[in-house]
Amino acid sequence: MSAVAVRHAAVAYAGRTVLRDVTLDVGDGQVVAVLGANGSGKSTLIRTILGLVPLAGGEIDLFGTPQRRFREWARIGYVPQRMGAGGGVPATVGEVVASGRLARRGIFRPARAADREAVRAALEDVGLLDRIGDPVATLSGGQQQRTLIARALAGRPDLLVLDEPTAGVDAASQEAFAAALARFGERGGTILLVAHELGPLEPLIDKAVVVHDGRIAYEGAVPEPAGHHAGPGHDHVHPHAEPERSRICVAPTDRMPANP
Ligand SMILES: Nc1ncnc2c1ncn2[C@@H]1O[C@H](COP(=O)(O)OP(=O)(O)OP(=O)(O)O)[C@@H](O)[C@H]1O
Repeated sequence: MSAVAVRHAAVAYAGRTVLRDVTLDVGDGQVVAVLGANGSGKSTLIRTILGLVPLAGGEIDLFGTPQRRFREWARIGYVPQRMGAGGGVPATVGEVVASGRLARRGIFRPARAADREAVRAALEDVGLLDRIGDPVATLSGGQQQRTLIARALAGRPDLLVLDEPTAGVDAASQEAFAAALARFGERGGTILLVAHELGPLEPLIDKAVVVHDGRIAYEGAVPEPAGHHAGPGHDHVHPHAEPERSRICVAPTDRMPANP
């Protein structure tokens, strides 16, 4: 069974089409990376899968159920792009991670030993158990990102969806991420992540999908990096001109047709 099956999806913002004819399958237990240049539609694709953006056409199934009838959202953990875990809120690392249990336990039932254990296990997974009582604001950016991954892991999801989890994150945190995701995968978890650069995540990836201008331009093994743009340290924050963009996208459509 597929954790996620997208068929001929189209998405528009205020009448402007940003995704067209997107077909994508994330098999149970697979690790799938969505790659592509800034503005190509990667975040829109995963936000549509999560039901945060409406479909203008096509269909999405989640764990075999049409998205509009899907209710088991606790099976999905989501780490949005660049969301600060601190944000001026004086919460501790443990409290932020415990909030990832709410969908599992219901807001009005006090935390049980199982909830506390899930929080500790998730923090252990990302290497931050020793910071459980510290205010999130005292953590580095990379550690805050790891806290958000731990929050998603604490809900014991079957599918983890991550939008650029390692963007702008220090090397130690990237390694800690990769290790946590590898363990999640070993436990049978499914991962769908958006990335500009895979870095230490690359060995985990079963399938890469390249989005270019709202379409799937490539699907297959992780493509070779194109020039310095795909190398480490290149922070993809600026929009690229069209010719350069197609180089970054590494869309070897001559090797494998997308969605044949
Ligand atoms: N809420 C929104 N309203 C209107 N347009 C949007 C909205 N979100 C994204 N867009 C537009 O849709 C297109 C795809 O954006 P999206 O964020 O999905 O791309 P992306 O590949 O994730 O880019 P990035 O790597 O910069 O996050 C872009 O042209 C963007 O400007």
